[in-house]
Amino acid sequence: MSATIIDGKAFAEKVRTQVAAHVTRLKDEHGITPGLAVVLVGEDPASEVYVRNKGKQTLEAGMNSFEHKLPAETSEADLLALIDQLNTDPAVHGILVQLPLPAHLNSDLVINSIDPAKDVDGFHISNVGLLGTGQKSMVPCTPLGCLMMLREQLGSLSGLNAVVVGRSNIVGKPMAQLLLGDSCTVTIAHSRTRDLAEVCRRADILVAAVGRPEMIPGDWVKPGATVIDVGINRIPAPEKGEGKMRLVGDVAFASAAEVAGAITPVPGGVGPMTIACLLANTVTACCRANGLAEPEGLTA
Ligand SMILES: NC(=O)C1=CN([C@@H]2O[C@H](COP(=O)(O)OP(=O)(O)OC[C@H]3O[C@@H](n4cnc5c(N)ncnc54)[C@H](OP(=O)(O)O)[C@@H]3O)[C@@H](O)[C@H]2O)C=CC1
Ligand SMILES: Nc1nc(=O)c2c([nH]1)NC[C@@H]1CN(c3ccc(C(=O)N[C@@H](CCC(=O)O)C(=O)O)cc3)C=[N+]21
Repeated sequence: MSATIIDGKAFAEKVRTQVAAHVTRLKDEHGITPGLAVVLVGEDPASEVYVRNKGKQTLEAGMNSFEHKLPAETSEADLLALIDQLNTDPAVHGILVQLPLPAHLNSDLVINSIDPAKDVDGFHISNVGLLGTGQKSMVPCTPLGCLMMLREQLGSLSGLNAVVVGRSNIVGKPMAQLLLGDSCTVTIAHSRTRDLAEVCRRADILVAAVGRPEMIPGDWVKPGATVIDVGINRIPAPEKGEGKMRLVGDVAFASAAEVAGAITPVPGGVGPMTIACLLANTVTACCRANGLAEPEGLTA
């Protein structure tokens, strides 16, 4: 193995320490405690773990955490009423509605009903538009975390060939916008891309956000490339015991680490950075809401 392993867990801890320092300052100097509301509709075990981690880390950073767990059969009207209440609650600076939502709910409608200033996921259409036009916005947490790791690893990204595999609204597209903002030459690949292997081999920066366990093998990676593995896939792990599962990314880690210059592991890579950036966005939203200087280095 030759690649540098990018330690997302350690990086996330650093970001959370910075966030906590800003929270202390907001409390001591301004008497304001940033608050994050997380809304979970239905019972998805994976989402529940994630929501619990977020709540725990929010409290550890000194912020208020408001969790709203609604039954799977919640009506759209009831969900919109809750969002309306959170939009007007001055103690709530950030709102996150866990996706995916149950099929009877229109997620575009729900997301677009969040006050854009409190949209710490950066999924509201107005934040998407602001990001796309290079204006100040709330930046989606996962791509923001990836960008922070890339800048830390590479310094300037200017002129590098970046390939993003995946074109979802929550990862692929905003990731591509951020890379373009840092002057990469960006290619977005997806399920219809012809000769994906060839496209990937051109990448100085390869971001995998597909949702297919270990789909990208080492021989698709350009020697020396920086590989960011966003995928979180739970697969059976009979070697750990019957019925046990383990997490793998979208990249075949062992073979990719032979050729890459640097690579993020799964777990311990992008995932922890996503939560750290969510906390950072909540502090940013809180500062903006109160007309205060924003934390430096925690936004794109
Ligand atoms: N670490 C973290 O913090 C986070 C991790 N994730 C993980 O990232 C992964 C992607 O998530 P998300 O963006 O929401 O997923 P989506 O399912 O919304 O999007 C997947 C994308 O991958 C593309 N794709 C699917 N199959 C192939 C293929 N064979 N070849 C090339 N492209 C393909 C799809 O193409 P098409 O559009 O053509 O269908 C689509 O654009 C998942 O594993 C998810 O769990 C997600 C969010 C946060
Ligand atoms: N509105 C919304 N915003 C999101 O940002 C969002 C979402 N919905 N729905 C689901 C996906 C997924 N996601 C993850 C975040 C952190 C880890 C994470 O911390 N992972 C740990 C491992 C955790 C474990 O062991 O299960 C790691 O990679 O090291 C994983 C996945 C955010 N998402």
